[in-house]
Amino acid sequence: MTILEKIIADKRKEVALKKQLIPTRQLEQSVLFERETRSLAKALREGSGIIAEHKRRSPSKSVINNSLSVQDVALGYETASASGMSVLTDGKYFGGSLDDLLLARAATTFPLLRKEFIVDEYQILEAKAHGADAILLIAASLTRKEIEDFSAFAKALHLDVLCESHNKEELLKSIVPNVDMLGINNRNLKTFEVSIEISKDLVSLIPNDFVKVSESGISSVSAIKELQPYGFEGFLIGENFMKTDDPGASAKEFIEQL
Ligand SMILES: O=P(O)(O)OC[C@@H](O)[C@@H](O)c1c[nH]c2ccccc12
Repeated sequence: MTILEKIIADKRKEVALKKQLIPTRQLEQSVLFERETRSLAKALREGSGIIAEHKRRSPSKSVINNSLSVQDVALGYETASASGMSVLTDGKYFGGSLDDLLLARAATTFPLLRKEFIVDEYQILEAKAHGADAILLIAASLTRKEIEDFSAFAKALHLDVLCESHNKEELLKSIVPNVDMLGINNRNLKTFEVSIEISKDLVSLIPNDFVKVSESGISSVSAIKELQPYGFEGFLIGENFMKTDDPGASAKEFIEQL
């Protein structure tokens, strides 16, 4: 079993339990359900293109940073002119939570992406109820039908959809009308190997009406400069900022060089 399969198996159990405890109607009654969302795809096209991530730990790196408050990180990223923020909400493998999303929302107004292993529409309602503007779908663990259904469900809630893939087969499966952004994950979620060459190799398969996003393993401004001519307009960066004492200040310094 790969780590991704293990995460997904755990996630299915977690969602089944949560569904019993918090009914969807309770999520729909949340104050944030009424909030007007902001488009992450549009923000990427109009701004710096950086999606800065809050990530305490990961299966590949163990602890990255455990001593910061998510509100401070969120405000720092917004002040740095990141186009949006990715908030990891998985607890078991990434040390995140839906409370992190809620606190990031309370601290900022820029677009927030719920970074989660989505296996059920219920999690999309949770995203909306906790202040997200966009959701992530991971093609490696979804069928084309699920990508179609989940993205249509998200759109109906006015949430943008970033669908990520790591190879040709996953990418072709992700080209569905309700997806706004197609992400290429430079990290193989099965082996953790990272290379930005993956982004360059796959980008030509992405039709023009999708915002192209390169994800993971980006640690220098020169990597961005290398990727931009290939048509990438979004760049998802986590560890490079989170490993420092002040991720917001690191993001600011980075974005000023773009
Ligand atoms: O920390 P990095 O290498 O900059 O990567 C950020 C982000 O791309 C990565 O956390 C990520 C991309 N897709 C994911 C799916 C699940 C969990 C995490 C991820």
